[in-house]
Amino acid sequence: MSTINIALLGYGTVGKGVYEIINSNQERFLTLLGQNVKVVAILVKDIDKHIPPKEGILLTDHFEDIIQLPKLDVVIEATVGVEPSFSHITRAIQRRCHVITANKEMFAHHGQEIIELAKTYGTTVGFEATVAGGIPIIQTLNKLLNINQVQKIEGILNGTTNFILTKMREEGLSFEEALSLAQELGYAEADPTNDVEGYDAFYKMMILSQVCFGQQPDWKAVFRKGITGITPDQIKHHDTTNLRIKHIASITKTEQGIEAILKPTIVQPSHPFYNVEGVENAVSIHANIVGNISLSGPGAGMYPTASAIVEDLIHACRTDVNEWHTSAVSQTSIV
Ligand SMILES: NC(=O)C1=CN([C@@H]2O[C@H](COP(=O)(O)OP(=O)(O)OC[C@H]3O[C@@H](n4cnc5c(N)ncnc54)[C@H](OP(=O)(O)O)[C@@H]3O)[C@@H](O)[C@H]2O)C=CC1
Ligand SMILES: N[C@@H](CC=O)C(=O)O
Repeated sequence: MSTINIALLGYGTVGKGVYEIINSNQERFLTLLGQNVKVVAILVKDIDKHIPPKEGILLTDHFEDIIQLPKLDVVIEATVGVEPSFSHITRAIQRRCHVITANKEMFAHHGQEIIELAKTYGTTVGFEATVAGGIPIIQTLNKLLNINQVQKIEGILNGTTNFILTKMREEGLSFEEALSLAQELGYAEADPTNDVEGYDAFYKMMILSQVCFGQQPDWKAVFRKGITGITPDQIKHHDTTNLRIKHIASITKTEQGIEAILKPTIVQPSHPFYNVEGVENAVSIHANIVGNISLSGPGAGMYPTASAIVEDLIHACRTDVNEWHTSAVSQTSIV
């Protein structure tokens, strides 16, 4: 029986979750794919911090060791920042590997190029984990809404900020205490400024815009406001009148182009995001035929994110390459 050989780039919160899910679901992979699935190599930045999780797995801080492996089928990327991750993904596609990424910053910058390159080399690109953690929003948009045209998409797209706002309101934690808890739980970015100032949600908005509308707005024209200016007194004051502050992203297709806004917003109990609490995210899709669809679920953390990645892995391995790819490309082509 053949084996699907996987390289894992990054062995932090997400990488470890992916390894664990793959390792503990071998029988399920066999049922679903009729093949064994094996992590054969792991790339890290600082090799002294790590030991290989199992004998026989190559642990390295040199990407060349990985890309030169004699048999490599899938590269899963869960590292940080635009480079060297974009170069690694490019090399992996050129080696005709399927690629899957959780790295929204890199994908917001280069997603379209990656998809085009993968088309040339006949491989697939999975990026479900780049937006809203464990919520299957990318597959929903790419695969399940074809006749519909999406007009607007709104969401709580960052788990850390929603977690901080919830903890400040429910438990009276300070901003710093709530952030440090989010870091301990593996929700926050390596540099949490990305979360609290809204850069992380901004990248997710750009990816959603590309998927829904085939283009991104001019980045400089996007209004982005984080949650650092919100005081405990403001949260308390709104709570006394049953109002909550949520960090809401909104992306709308207009006749003038794409309008994107990210800001803290005061919501009433009747608002669909009022009860989206803690690390949960939510996405509301407004489409011309079906109307409104809302999805919610865990927006960050080891297992929800790894779940999205491993679901992409299953798709990459079992779906006919051309069929899967045509769908992704047609939805994401740059106008
Ligand atoms: N945490 C979450 O809930 C989610 C995270 N993501 C995204 O997934 C990615 C990983 O996140 P997370 O696991 O939390 O981050 P961590 O900081 O926990 O882990 C990052 C891993 O990447 C490795 N790494 C960083 N830079 C390099 C490099 N230049 N070369 C090789 N390896 C490198 C690190 O190596 P070393 O250990 O040696 O330092 C580490 O193993 C990020 O892009 C993040 O935005 C997406 C959805 C949710
Ligand atoms: N830091 C991010 C992780 C998931 O994308 C978040 O908190 O949402």
